[in-house]
Amino acid sequence: MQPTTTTVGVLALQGGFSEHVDLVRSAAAQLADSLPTTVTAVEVRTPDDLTRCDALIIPGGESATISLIARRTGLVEPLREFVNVLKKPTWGTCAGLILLSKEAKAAKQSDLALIGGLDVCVHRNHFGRQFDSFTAPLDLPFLPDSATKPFVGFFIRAPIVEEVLRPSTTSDKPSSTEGVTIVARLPDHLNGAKNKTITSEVVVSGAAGDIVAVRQGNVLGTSFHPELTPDARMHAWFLQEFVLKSRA
Ligand SMILES: NC(=O)CC[C@H](N)C(=O)O
Repeated sequence: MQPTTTTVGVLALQGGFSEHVDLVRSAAAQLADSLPTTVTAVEVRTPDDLTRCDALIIPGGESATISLIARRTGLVEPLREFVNVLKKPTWGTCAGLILLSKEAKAAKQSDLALIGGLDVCVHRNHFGRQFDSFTAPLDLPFLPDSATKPFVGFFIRAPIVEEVLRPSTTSDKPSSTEGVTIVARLPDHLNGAKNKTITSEVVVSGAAGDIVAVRQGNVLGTSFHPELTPDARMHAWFLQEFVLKSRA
């Protein structure tokens, strides 16, 4: 039997946490009729807050700043335990993906308190600076209506997954003992990229096919910001595919 309430925490140290809280609430409202439990969304700022959570979202922002505040608030070890020992469902977006990775390039290592959970190496700020932000329609076939309504990914100082350190041996049904499954890659066409410095060598050479979403067991990482659109399909998918399955 499922518990009556499921609490999804959003790490609220810095970055786009309130947008994630809103989207968890709207996804839960959209799914309400089919959900076996009530889903609540809460902001997480202390180890105590974290102990109340059944799942967690680590938002975009600035990974070194989030690391600094997490160190000061004593959250680094509780976060590592939440993800790697308790294996609770956790989703990192952009800076959150960086923090959930095992290795990060283009970063001063001592600045980052990596949590781990995803056996990948990310390249931080792969696409350049804030000015180089862009959107791309992403092929996420597991989302409803994806054929007619592609999910729009917002990329802001975004990382990419440069290397998968432990690939999955089977492509479907990842489990906690499995390796990394690639969930999404960048398409050929990038909206808004044409007239900006994003047409620089780095982006052009690395654009199509770059890995922008991965999953491994209880962990999901996306380099884009699903919380910056009113489209709650990614949040609904996280609730159904990660959070509620772990509670069944
Ligand atoms: N929008 C973002 O989350 C950017 C992440 C940023 N590149 C970092 O290093 O943390």
